[in-house]
Amino acid sequence: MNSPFILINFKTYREGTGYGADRIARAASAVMEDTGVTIGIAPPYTDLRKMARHFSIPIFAQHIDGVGAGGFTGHTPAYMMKLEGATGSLINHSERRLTLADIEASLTAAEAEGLTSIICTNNIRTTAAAAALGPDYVAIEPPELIGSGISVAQADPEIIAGSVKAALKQNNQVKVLAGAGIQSGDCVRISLDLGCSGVLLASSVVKAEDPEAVLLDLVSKI
Ligand SMILES: O=C(CO)COP(=O)(O)O
Repeated sequence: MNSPFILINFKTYREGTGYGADRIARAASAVMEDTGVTIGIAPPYTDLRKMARHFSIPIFAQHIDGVGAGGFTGHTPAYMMKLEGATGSLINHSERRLTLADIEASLTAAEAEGLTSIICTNNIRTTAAAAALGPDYVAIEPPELIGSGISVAQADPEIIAGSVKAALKQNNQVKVLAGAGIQSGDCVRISLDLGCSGVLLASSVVKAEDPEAVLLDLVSKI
């Protein structure tokens, strides 16, 4: 994935499903085309295939399980997400926490399918542990700031800087994303200046009246 990378997680917001998902993906696609900044989306599974068919932007699953084909009722194997058109996956989002063994299994499954992997973490120590597993990205998102409207870049730049340092100490290939409350070009600029390769965000774009305007602001200081 080219840096900087902006990834929009639709979660299960109503604004990010069905027609809403189309609307955000269209905005992401237009801003990526106009500015050259890589903008990916993580839609709900139910919209993933449609998004992958219609938009030439990176498409991420919000979670994958480290199981294969077979008797795994209710699971979302990496191979299925790949078949649906995903190019990558979040793993261990704060709203979809996994055990260490599960994180490793999901990462192995992502690697086997050639999916770009992003392990989400909640503090500097877990960022170091996640980086040691060898994913493509780690994404530091302090849970208390997620969905709060308060930007990690402004409220807690130390956790971003500390995570970048800890991650690179474990693995000098890993890239770091900052997330939680990211909402403006300033947030993106601060994250990049602290050593990140991009940002992971949700509500500021998904719940926006005009997602394209927010995206244009987000890329404005790159
Ligand atoms: O959890 C997040 C992205 O995965 C962050 O969510 P917000 O951007 O809504 O704080």
